[in-house]
Amino acid sequence: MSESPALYLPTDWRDFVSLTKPRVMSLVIFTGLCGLLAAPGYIHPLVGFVAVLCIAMGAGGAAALNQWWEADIDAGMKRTAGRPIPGGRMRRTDARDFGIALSVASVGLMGVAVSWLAAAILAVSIVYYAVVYTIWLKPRTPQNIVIGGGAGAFPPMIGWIAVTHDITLMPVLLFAIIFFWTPPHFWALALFVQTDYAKVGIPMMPVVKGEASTRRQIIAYAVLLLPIAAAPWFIGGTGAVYGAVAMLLSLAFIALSVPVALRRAGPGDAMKPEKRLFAFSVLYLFALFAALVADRAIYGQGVFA
Ligand code: HEM
Ligand SMILES: CC(C)=CCC/C(C)=C/CC/C(C)=C/COP(=O)(O)OP(=O)(O)O
Repeated sequence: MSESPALYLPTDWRDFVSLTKPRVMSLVIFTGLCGLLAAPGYIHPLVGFVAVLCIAMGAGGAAALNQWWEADIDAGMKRTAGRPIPGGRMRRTDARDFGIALSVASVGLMGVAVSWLAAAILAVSIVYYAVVYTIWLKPRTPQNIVIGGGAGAFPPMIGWIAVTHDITLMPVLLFAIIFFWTPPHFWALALFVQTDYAKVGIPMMPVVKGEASTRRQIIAYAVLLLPIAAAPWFIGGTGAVYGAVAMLLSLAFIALSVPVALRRAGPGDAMKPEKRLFAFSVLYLFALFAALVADRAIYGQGVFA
């Protein structure tokens, strides 16, 4: 890694905000909040707020460390070239220090104010994203998303454990939902930005195994996602409201994966099937976790009991 140029534009506070990838992390934080609200037990609202704040700080800190490490790669891709470090608005070391400070503070605060088990899992997820995924897996294997995607699956588990202080089947299932959701979420996007990843030598699935294989794998994960998303209902962990929403959303996810797998863009189709699937993937997770909380509220379960 090289230290970047000597001349910098001044760093604005907004650059620090954008370093935390706020748009992506909004869903990470939302799933963490929903895990917390769906968990059985009582949590003082202030402690609950601190727990979600810690998830936000940890996720943002890990995102900053990801950009500290990947500044050269980001500089080579159109989508990421304008980020604070490659854009010349932030010193690499500032991003590193900011990322470390946020990460350490988030784990410490979670441990002291909420739960040391939740803090330990938060620490694991930060290391998983910033080190295991970013430094180790991403530049090495096309399975980077599959294995590394686990990092983004921890937040609802952390939220749940902040309430229960215990690892049970439900938080593991919430982890599994995001774990199986991540490959179609990201590969749909990678199909329309793949030339960029190839340019900077990142072995994303479409670059290494080709488009056809990636398209087949997208639908395979979409199909697997249906029973996993419905599992909290099958095991009696939720009511039928969640079950029905999970089935409907997952069927829609499969339906939108079909044209991606068959590589079919209708004539005059302004939005390519991959783009549509990517956009729906974000809506899917927001709606699924919202349904989980709504279900617990309707049936008087979780923190609503
Ligand atoms: C290894 C796993 C993942 C990869 C590689 C990935 C990659 C990406 C990329 C490249 C984008 C395009 C926007 C951008 O450049 O920031 C994106 C968007 C997004 N991702 Fe992911 N993602 C992953 C996991 C997740 C997880 C776990 C969540 C949340 C639970 C998530 C939520 C989002 C959201 C909400 C957007 C849309 C942001 C917007 O509207 O601009 N992603 N993702
Ligand atoms: C609590 C905690 C630590 C949560 C972590 C959440 C997490 C791992 C989210 C993954 C989100 C994400 C932006 C991946 C992008 O991959 P990338 O960095 O390869 O994408 P890029 O090409 O945009 O840099």
